[in-house]
Amino acid sequence: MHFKITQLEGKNLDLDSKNWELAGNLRETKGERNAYHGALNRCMDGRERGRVCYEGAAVPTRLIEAPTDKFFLGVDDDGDDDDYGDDDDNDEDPLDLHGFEMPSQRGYGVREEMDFATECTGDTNTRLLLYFDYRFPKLKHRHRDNDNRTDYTAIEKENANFKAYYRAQGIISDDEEFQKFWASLKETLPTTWRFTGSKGHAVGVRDTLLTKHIPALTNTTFDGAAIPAPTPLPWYPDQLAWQLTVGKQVIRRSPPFKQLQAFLVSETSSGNISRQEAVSMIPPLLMDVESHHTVLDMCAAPGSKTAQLIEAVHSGEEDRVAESAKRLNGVLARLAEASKQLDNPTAVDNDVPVETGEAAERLLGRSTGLVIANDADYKRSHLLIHQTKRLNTPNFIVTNYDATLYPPLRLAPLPAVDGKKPQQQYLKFDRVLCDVPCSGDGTVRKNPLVWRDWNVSNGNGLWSTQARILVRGLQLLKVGGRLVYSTCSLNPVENEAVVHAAIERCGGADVVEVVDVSDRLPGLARRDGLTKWKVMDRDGTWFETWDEVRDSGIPYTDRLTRGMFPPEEQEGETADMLKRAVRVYPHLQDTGGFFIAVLRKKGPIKAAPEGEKVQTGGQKMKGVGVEGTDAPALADVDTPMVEAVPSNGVKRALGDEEEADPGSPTKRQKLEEPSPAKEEESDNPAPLDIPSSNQNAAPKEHDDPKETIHKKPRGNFNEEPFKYLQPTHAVLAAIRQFYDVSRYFPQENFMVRNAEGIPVRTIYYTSCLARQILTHNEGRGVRFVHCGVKMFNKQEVQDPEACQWRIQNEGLPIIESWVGERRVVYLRQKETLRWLMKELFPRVEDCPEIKERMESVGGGCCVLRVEIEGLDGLVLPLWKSRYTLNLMLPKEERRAMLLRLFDDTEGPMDSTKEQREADARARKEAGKAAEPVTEEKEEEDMEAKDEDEKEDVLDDDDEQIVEA
Ligand SMILES: C[S@@+](CC[C@H](N)C(=O)[O-])C[C@H]1O[C@@H](n2cnc3c(N)ncnc32)[C@H](O)[C@@H]1O
Repeated sequence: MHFKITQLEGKNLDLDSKNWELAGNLRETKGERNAYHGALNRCMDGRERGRVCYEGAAVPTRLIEAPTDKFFLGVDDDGDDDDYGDDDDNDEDPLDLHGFEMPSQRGYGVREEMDFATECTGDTNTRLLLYFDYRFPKLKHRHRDNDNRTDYTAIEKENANFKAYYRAQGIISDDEEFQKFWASLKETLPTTWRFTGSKGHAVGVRDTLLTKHIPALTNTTFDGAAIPAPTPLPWYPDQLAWQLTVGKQVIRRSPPFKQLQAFLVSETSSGNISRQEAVSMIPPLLMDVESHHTVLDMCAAPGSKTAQLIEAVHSGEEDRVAESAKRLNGVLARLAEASKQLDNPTAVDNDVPVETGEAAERLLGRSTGLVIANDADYKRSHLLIHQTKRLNTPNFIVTNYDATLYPPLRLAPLPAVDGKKPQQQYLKFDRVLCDVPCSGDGTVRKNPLVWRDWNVSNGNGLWSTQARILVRGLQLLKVGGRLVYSTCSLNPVENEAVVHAAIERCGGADVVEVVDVSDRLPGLARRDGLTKWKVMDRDGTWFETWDEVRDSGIPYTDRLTRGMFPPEEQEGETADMLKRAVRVYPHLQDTGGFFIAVLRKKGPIKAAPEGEKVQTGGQKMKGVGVEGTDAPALADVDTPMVEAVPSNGVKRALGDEEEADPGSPTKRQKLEEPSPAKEEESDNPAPLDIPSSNQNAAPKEHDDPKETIHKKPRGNFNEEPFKYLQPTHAVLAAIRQFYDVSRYFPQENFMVRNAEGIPVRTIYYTSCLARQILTHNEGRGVRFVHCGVKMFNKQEVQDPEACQWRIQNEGLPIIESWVGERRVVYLRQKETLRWLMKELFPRVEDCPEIKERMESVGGGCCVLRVEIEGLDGLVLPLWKSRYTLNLMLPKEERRAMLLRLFDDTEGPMDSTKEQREADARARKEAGKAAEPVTEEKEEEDMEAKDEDEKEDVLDDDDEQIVEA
């Protein structure tokens, strides 16, 4: 994706994509795979004119002019589900955006140019949003200015095949209930959201809803009818997930609902609230993630479940860290005291040893676990960064692989024993989430396109990928670990059939079991998994068993395969286990449809090899044959696998620790070619067959181990390397010294993103395990997309005593407890906080409460600790220039806090801007005439520098906002 503004205010510019950031609201467009609808935004200054030039593979649909930051959410009314309560178009609504169509050229390698103008004047918060549809040339949005868009309301909510399919499948056997189920698919889906972030933070924001909005919304009427207030989802812990059933008409006209909406919009844009379908919140809750767990989210984008997994890894961390900080800072205080009184060595004896690695993290109370979020689509993998940005987690890595071929990731080798070579260790996961690509027919309530486009091939065609992803997930899981398989499809072929096939392939119920979760999430209405279903070919023919397919002799082309069928009679145990899966239907509690199966790995997997097996009607079909053959199994052992090329012509999929070339995410041994050996087995049905994508491949007699399938990864891969800094690095030493960072804080986890390993602008912080993985896989071409929290940013600074590296807002929660008192400022009055939030550059003298402290603290970055009842634990980065202060927060966050804490709907202001600009102009003028240096001039120069520093801070702050 490459956007350029080539002209601004008539001046030619060449601002590259750095000035544009994907807005945080990118999400999948309904029902269409590999598609999302999103926005780029950039802060604009007042009225601006220009020409935007678009180059890239995405398809811009229109340019939007948005008058205020409110539009940061970047939503419109044209069928998307991003806004809070959508039932119609309305110009007054702040979420309504005006836009117009870009020229209609579509496809790849597109280059478009068009003029734009922002409409409002004098508003520094104006954003220009450029909407685009990605990889979705078919999607057109309904808009009042253009009838060339899909009118979602015009899509008829009927599809005879869709209905007939599910009626025949008997997913709901009772006729009356089926009618209810079917009717519910046509109803508007309630708006649901989750309070996100650390528990303390999420609870704080939730309490604003509970104490401020809910009382005002209770017993509200509209046109004489009672309007329901939002309600918490009964099964979601701690009232952190809510639903709202009220439409926009009402929201618009009812003042308390309007206020609720402003709250939701503001907290969403600052990342404290995440819009998420209720049913999509279930899988992470059933994973039982703990703070030391390694978690793999195999198909993660756009990342709503990833965010939940990260929250789970950090659960309890705030309390643990607070406890440790109290203890360890107490130790340091005693040591300092003891060193003053050399005749009292007892405090030194009580010293806690400084630890390194995970021991250091544990000492500090930090979580040692890790979430790796993966997506096969490179661009979508970047959505994961944005979705999780506000969680500021160092325990997080994003990768970009086809999950069916997820590579083994190296850990530090075990030390050499008895002169033997060190033994290579590979990462295994305590928890795996396979939220696989699916037909998505359970999302029909929010995605009307399902009514139009549903067909049986959608589900059948995905079975193979789904089964492969699940098998790979099970291989990567530790013995004793838990894996959740989920889809937003109602189709047993994509659900129970995949689970059944994967379990069989991995060795059956003795090795992998479906966990009974019927006692979990009380309050969640659900149905059991199915044990019987049928399979329909794309021509509409139903088959009850695989034998029927084989016997029919019809040349099926729809890739029906053995694994799609239900367990046979002799597989009673597996069938019983399938009942333990969870099916959520829309009519049960007014949600979307969802399927979840929780699996536990009981023993090492010897996964059956994939291969080709059966012929019907003269046409080859794919399958796997292992029973009764000497086909090699895929070992699932904790030691590295020895490469075993089978002798019977069947090649195998990647084993757990098989060292594929990780730089080629889809490179693999060829599995598809049938071999004579396999064909002989055709009368001896295998427990599972996973068809290949290459059904009609010509048979080959011999394996060629070098043969690989080179599927192009989706999207180019272009990431800077991750280089860790030595703890002794001069920059780190200076930072430690300036902030008096506790000796207990890990020193070896600071990282930069350039090949030279030089701290140029940003220093990141990662967890120990993340460091271990990044360093031990360096040079292997592993497709790491993201890791690390911005901890320090380089900053122009005039005070020679000040550190050039300021603590970033993102990193502050990680380091704040370990910053020495000399850089800490305490704030106890609400008015001081309000003023610091309201004014972008308040003068020190206008903050009487902290004036004295600020004057003594010296220039540069400080840690502002808020000690106000109800806001305990709030810690903010504060920049001290010569005369002014600057709370270094993204504007969105300021705005949300001003609204939440002070009912301020106006947002922050920059009352010094005009003066600064005038001063800058005057300085420029003055600079033309060479003046003798006087004391007065020196003072002026200092002020000018102060202004430059301020601009620098502002620029950076804006950058943060854009990134937010
Ligand atoms: C249902 S969505 C995942 C939604 C996500 N778990 C969430 O909660 O936000 C499926 C994702 O799988 C990705 N995907 C499709 N095929 C894949 C594959 N073979 N390996 C990994 N990811 C894949 C798609 O790009 C898509 O982002």
